[in-house]
Amino acid sequence: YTWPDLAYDYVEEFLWLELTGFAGIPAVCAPSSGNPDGTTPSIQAQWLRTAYHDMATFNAGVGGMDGSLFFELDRAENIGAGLSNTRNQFIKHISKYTPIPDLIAAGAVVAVGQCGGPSLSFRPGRVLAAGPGPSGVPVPTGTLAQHTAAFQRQGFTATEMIGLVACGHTLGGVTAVDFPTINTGSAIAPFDDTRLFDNHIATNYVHGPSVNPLVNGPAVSESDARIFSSDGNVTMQSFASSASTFNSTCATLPVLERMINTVPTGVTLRDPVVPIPFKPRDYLLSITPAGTLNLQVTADIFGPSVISSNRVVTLHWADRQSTKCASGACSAAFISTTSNAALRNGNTLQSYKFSVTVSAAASFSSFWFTVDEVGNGATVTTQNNGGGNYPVDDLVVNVPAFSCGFFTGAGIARITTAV
Ligand code: HEM
Repeated sequence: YTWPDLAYDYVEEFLWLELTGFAGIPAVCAPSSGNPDGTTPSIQAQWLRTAYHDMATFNAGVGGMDGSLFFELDRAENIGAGLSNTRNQFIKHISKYTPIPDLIAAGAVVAVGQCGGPSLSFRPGRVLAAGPGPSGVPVPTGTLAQHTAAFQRQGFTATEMIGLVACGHTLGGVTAVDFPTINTGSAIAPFDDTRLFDNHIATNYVHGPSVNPLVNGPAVSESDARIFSSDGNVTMQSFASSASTFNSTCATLPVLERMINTVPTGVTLRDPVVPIPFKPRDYLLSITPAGTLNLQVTADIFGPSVISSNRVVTLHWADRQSTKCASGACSAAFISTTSNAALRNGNTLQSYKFSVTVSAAASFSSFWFTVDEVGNGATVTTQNNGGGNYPVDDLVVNVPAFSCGFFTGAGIARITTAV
């Protein structure tokens, strides 16, 4: 990774730093333990089902994760307020770098992780379909032969079908309002006895009692029972006897990762977006009304247990002609620090904000940071973008004092930017 990389930076900040609040929508996988209460929908379950329904119509290189689902919500196979709720949540997060199908895939990653499931990797690069695609999401009244053929069309073997359905149906349940003949009881008939992403979908099934309405319901719609027993229960028994087999099948085999990475021919996914432990963010070089140059940047330190009140982070820079900083005077302390201890996968973030102003004649050519972990000078490391420093382009500079933007009418804005 070399800074700046606008597409990577945006997605990293979206997914790991949670800067747009996406991962905060389903706040917790609540109740985090114990029985589902039968009334509270699970946002995580809705997000995971959304991903499957988008992928499920994939056929010979056409369709897959392309967001076409949101053009297809009026189809009977896509019944349920969960899917339209999800669309309404996701559209607020559309950006140049996070189109709808990437949001659907990221939603599955977030949902599985938040409920205690495996950490799935997220590769961006999906492309939104121009409109609805073919139909073909499996329905509970389908026969085993129909389901096996549908999963084969989606790219999964008969055994992988068992894994994919179990990995999906460990979350959520069947709603009475949409499937009144399957769920004749409370609002939501859960698939297993916890709301977590765990192997209880298998332990309940193998050892009983299974509350799963697609296992113990009207025979015509017992699709889970038909699928789970299709190999003589071998796969479900392996899941029931080992939580780690279940988790690794869902992730590493990887049925869920393959599900979200099933894209139309011609679409190439980018590398997985991994968190960058040290990265500049919110960089802005601008001209002040006084004619001086101001550089603002925030240094993010990310990972488990990174929050520290002792750490000293210092910004250093080289001027444009590289003459004025010879004395080493070109450095500055941060003006504020903020921290967030509640990010995905047990990660934390501490951010250090800098703002320095120099004469236009001196300007900046690059910057870097030193990090003194305990603040006593004993362990100082340098963060310099892999050796080349973080570059500054001072050829075209923004002038915020003479820039403005406002709405002139519904959905119409006038933006004036001075450079
Ligand atoms: C033969 C294949 C499948 C059939 C027939 C099927 C059927 C169903 C049905 C009838 C529901 C209830 C929906 C509602 O009441 O809103 C449901 C929910 C769900 N399905 Fe499937 N499903 C299949 C495969 C999958 C797969 C492969 C996944 C994901 C990997 C998945 C994920 C989910 C999730 C998470 C829910 C719970 C949604 C919620 O609680 O809001 N399903 N499924």
